[in-house]
Amino acid sequence: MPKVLISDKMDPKAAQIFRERGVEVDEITGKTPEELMAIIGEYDGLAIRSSTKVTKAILDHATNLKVVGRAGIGVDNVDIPAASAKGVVVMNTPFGNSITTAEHAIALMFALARQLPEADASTQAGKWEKNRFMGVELTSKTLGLIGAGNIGSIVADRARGLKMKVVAFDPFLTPERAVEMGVEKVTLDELLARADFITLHTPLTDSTRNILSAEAIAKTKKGVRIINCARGGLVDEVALKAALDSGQVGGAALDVFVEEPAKASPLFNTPNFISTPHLGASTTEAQVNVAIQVAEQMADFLVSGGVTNALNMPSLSAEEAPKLKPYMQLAEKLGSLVGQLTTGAIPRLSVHSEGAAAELNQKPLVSATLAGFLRTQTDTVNMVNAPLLARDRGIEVREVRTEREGDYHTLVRVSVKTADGERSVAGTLFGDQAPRLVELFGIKIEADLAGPMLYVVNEDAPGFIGRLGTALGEEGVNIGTFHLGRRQAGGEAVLLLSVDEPVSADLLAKLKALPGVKTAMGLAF
Ligand SMILES: NC(=O)c1ccc[n+]([C@@H]2O[C@H](COP(=O)([O-])OP(=O)(O)OC[C@H]3O[C@@H](n4cnc5c(N)ncnc54)[C@H](O)[C@@H]3O)[C@@H](O)[C@H]2O)c1
Ligand SMILES: O=C(O)[C@H](O)COP(=O)(O)O
Repeated sequence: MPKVLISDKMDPKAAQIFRERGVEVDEITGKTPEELMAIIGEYDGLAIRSSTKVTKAILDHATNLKVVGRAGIGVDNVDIPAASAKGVVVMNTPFGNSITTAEHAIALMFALARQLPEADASTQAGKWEKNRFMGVELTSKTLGLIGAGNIGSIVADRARGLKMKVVAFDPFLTPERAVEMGVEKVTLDELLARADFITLHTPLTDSTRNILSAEAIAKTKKGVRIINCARGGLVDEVALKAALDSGQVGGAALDVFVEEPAKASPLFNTPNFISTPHLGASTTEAQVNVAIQVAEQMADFLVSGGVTNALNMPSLSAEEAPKLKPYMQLAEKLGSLVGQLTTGAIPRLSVHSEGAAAELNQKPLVSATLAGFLRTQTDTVNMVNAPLLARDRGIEVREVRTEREGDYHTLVRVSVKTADGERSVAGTLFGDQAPRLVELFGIKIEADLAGPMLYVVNEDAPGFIGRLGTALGEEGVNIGTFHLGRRQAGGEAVLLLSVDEPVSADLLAKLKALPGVKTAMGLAF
């Protein structure tokens, strides 16, 4: 039974779903990195929010880990390259808390417009400072949206409902989508010059870090109000403090900080500054949503191989998974066969699907082929890291589909470009389930690729099979299955035999010495 650790506070629905889906679950929150390292080896899955930092050091101790599930959106607390290199799938729940976070941004915008926290503190201190708190209306004001993705677009929708004009800076926003959202797509400088309020909704990347820098803030309208419910580091906190002090910025609300938990900050106690402790996603509704989603996604993956919302692997629905599974086994076996029969670097590998195979999601098939191919070079490869390893090895990967059926109703062909030219193997599924090789380097041959096997290329001549059988018999090697193919009578012939034990180097040397033998190799599947 797979075992999952929930290491951050999560709605109890997550644990309930894991149990219902046959996944054992422990909820242990608040561990130090060292404590987590000591226990992580027991788990197949790790469910987190933003507190647990899934570093390379943690992953190095995670000997059984197959999946990290983020109940939320941001995965900057997960070392994704390190997870991919280890073959660990990383998934998030990209939509479960978007509305809630957008609402928090709107709430902070209102709080800034009317100085609600300061007015509240003053009133409860018995001061009744009615004349001190003069606010501004939102109606007709311009909201500058930096990042117009899931959350940004919900914020835009709510702001338009408040009769604000919305201008958006997002290099990936298409003009059509901007029209659909009812926003004006602008440059960053235009946004800075025009916005009365600026709200940030991008991930933290090299291009967004300090997007509101001292220089950018200097270009804003005097008295602009800034809201950040996305990620600490988008706004330069030192520059923001100076701009609040000078009055260039009329108010700022941060839900997120460069360093979290933010226990001390030069911004604290600055007039017109509001902060919340990373509460963007903290509503009952959002937490139930993300807990259910992450547990279902992780259970799908651990129980049936379905992949949803993975950041380092192609998606594969739980419904698709059973249909694709035999194809992935076929693709992996064909990749492995080519890998075992090819020496030296290859610049290109192609996966060509024909007939029924062409109708399937090709990404998992390609990943499985690459995993099979590369396993002959490294035993740490799996479907998650195979495309990365292939890229690192300079292998160009091609994917071809032909929906028309050929000799078989479904066929997967794996070809590699080698120094000697293009070489390919092809296989089909018998009864839609059983992988079967049907062609090897241009020779028709039908074989199961399973267990230890012997591969022999010889000149087709009478008496050869008898000699080969005798040589194997003399060494006590039992033949399970025997498959034969040839280019033409008297031409090159191929033998694939399944054997009960791997063929020894001595026996291979003897076989190579038999008259007519061109190649003899042991294979393993
Ligand atoms: N405070 C919280 O609790 C909380 C909750 C949920 C999400 N978040 C954070 O909010 C952010 C946005 O989430 P989302 O779901 O909308 O993400 P999203 O991926 O749907 O949208 C991000 C948008 O940013 C845009 N973008 C990327 N680089 C940009 C750049 N250089 N300049 C301008 N735009 C750029 C992208 O094109 C995209 O449209 C994420 O950082 C997420 O982690 C915070
Ligand atoms: O990216 C997110 O989903 C938010 O930052 C929420 O973080 P949390 O799960 O720690 O509240």
